[in-house]
Amino acid sequence: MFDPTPAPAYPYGETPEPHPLLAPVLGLLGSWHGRGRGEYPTLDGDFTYAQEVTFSHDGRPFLRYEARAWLIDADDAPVRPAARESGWWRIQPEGRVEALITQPTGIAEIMVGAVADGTVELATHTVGLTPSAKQVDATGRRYTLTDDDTLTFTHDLAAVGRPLQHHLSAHLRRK
Ligand code: HEM
Repeated sequence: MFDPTPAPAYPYGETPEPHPLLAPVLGLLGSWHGRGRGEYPTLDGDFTYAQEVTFSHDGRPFLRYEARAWLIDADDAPVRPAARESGWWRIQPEGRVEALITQPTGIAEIMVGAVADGTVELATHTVGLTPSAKQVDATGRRYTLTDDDTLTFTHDLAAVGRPLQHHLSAHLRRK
């Protein structure tokens, strides 16, 4: 079913210790897998999806972020690939976060936010769109570590003329 690309081996010897600025996001490091539900008023009904998310580091003060999703049916069987995205979360002093996230649908998001008490909240700073991309005006994301092995995710979307509202919610477990 899902064939995750392995994280590349660290090429300079032993994997380094995480940078001290990563302290508030250490709990995110690793791979996560789970399922979620999505909706949007322009779509015919809601949908269920599975998702794999990986956060890694190379000793510098940013996370490498990679996520892929696929739609599933009522028996959890894969239906077709859905969203993919990858990017970088730059962790700043006092838990501020600057994220750059790109999607193959022609959308490049620059987001700003903060991490506190196991929750990362990100809101749109800028959205870049390729000429054929759907109109996306803003998004909001919240990632919450509810315990060491559980990550919940919500995603709000302002797109195709609609105001910011719920698009996705997911519940992921550490792989
Ligand atoms: C787990 C991640 C996601 C999943 C599973 C997902 C799923 C979907 C699905 C199933 C649709 C209906 C069209 C289709 O069948 O392809 C859709 C539409 C859309 N999604 Fe998502 N999505 C995800 C993430 C995102 C993100 C990160 C953005 C924007 C930054 C986004 C923006 C949109 C837009 C603009 C539409 C089109 C709405 C319309 O034209 O009516 N989605 N999404």
